[in-house]
Amino acid sequence: MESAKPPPPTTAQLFQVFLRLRPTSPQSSVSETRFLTAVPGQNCVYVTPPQQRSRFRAIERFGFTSIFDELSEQKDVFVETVMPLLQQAISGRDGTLATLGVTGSGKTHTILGSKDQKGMTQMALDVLFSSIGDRMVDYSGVDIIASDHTEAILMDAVTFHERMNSALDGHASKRSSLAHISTPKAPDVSDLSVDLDSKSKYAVLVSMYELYNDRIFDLLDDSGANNQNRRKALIFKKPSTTAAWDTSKESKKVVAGLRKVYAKNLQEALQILEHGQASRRASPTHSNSVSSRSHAFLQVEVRRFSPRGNEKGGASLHIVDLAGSERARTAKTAGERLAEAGSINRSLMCLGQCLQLQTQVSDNGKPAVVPWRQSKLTELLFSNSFSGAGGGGQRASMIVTADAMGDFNATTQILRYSALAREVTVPRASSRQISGMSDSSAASSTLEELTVISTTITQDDSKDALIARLIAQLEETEARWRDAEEHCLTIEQQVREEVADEMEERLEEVRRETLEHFEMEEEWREGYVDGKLEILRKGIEIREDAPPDAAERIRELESENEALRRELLALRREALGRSPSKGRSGGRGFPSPLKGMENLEIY
Ligand SMILES: Nc1ncnc2c1ncn2[C@@H]1O[C@H](COP(=O)(O)OP(=O)(O)OP(=O)(O)O)[C@@H](O)[C@H]1O
Repeated sequence: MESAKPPPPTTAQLFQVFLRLRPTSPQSSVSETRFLTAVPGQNCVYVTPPQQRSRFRAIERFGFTSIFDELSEQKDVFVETVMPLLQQAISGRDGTLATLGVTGSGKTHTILGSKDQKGMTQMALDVLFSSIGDRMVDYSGVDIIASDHTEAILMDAVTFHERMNSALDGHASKRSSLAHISTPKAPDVSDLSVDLDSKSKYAVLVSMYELYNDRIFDLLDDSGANNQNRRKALIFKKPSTTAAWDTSKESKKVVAGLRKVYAKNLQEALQILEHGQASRRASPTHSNSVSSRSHAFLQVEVRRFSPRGNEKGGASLHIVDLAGSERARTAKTAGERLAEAGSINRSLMCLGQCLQLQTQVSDNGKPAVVPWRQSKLTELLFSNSFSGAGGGGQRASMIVTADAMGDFNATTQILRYSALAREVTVPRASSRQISGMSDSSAASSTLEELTVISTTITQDDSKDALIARLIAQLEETEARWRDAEEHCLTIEQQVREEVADEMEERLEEVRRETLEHFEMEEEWREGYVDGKLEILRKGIEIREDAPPDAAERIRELESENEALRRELLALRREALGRSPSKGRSGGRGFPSPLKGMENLEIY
């Protein structure tokens, strides 16, 4: 049986994994009862399946580095998860903070805060700038642009702001919504600071990008400020040059062509953050009114300079707001949103595999190989750690966010792959009370019971243990089956879209061909009509420019005509005079051939 006590971190373990429970609310509730119960002292959480889900009702226990329950404040989370990473970045070692969870579980709330609460990002910037204080490098005395070796486009915050604002000209609503954003004051972090190197000056560069449908886009690119589709995708690669101070054999991979804005103070940094945030893709889904449709990366780069202005080193703190995994059926997404969800779920699945393997040891006793090259997301998150990049790799923290009354299957699955330890137990006592937990007081009273149950089972015979394991496997298989079903649904939708696209393309082709045909015919007709008109025109010309003897000829013909007419009239009279019975032919009953010619007019 696996133990729910988190093992000591191994050298291969990249992420410390924290669990944060968000306060439950009637709007976010998907389940009728609470299925998560945290035991902060033990750093573990119990998962009790709702009654109708399992006849056997196996209880799972997951271990984490630390647990933040519903009552935890933003600052509590910050101090434990971000402060060590910030100190690490100041000291020249990269760090990453990421949030993982089902859609609507509180990832963005944790990372970016809300109207009245700062998130991890704002607090990190606040502590960083207040710690640096007057030790900020004099940007006018240092050629920061020339010294860059990350293939970035560097600019100061004022230039950036002007470019963004001119790009937003004519988009008054977006511009004014940015102008009115004010960062909340709480929580106060003025009591926190990081230690600096007494002989160094510092520069802070902020960049932001998002991974959308497996492509990297710069969130600070002014060409995409009012139209996300205009942004060009960037490449994650090794730079062609390395910094003079970087003595490592392998250079770190960078997002080439990324805009990096150097900020002098907190206000400038927050403005950059707001601009980047406004460019991010988010859409309402059934599960979350403002759901992130991309994985967003904020990079806070701290560069260290000697008092003379020579660069001595640098490292970055990456803050990553991952898009939430979601079930198509629950989120009720379709079309573009469903395709986005497919891409999000695939990348999160790869991340899940990497997280699961980071704590495992292979048969030969060595740490298991982490397949981080499988997706762009894991490559961005892990490549500078596992490829032995400069700075000796990074250390990172993952905050798993969960709603105790959210989607049971999706939440449990995330806990299964992200937890550092796991234990499965089969309760013997009546489980009715356990499933009946509906608020935190009920939950705490049942906790003792759960602990007793767990102890009983651990001491019990191996048959029960086997049953428990099998039940857990069954539930896992069930969950995988449901996921596969979702996956099939996504694929079906994609195929439908591809077929529809192809059909539309074919229709367009036919329409184009028909149009071309019409145009050719039109051209031919025009030519034909032109030809006819030309003939007519010539005819008119002939008439208008008749030769001088033509009039004479006409007169001759007219008099000839007159003579013939007279001759014919005389013949007619003669014929009528000879006929015995006027109107009859020579007694044989045939009508006279001249009958009807009496009134004949000859012209
Ligand atoms: N710890 C918390 N305290 C108070 N409110 C919270 C907390 N966590 C989440 N919420 C609220 O729940 C709602 C959804 O949260 P949020 O947008 O952060 O979810 P998410 O996990 O980022 O979702 P998605 O993946 O769809 O972007 C928001 O209105 C947020 O304010």
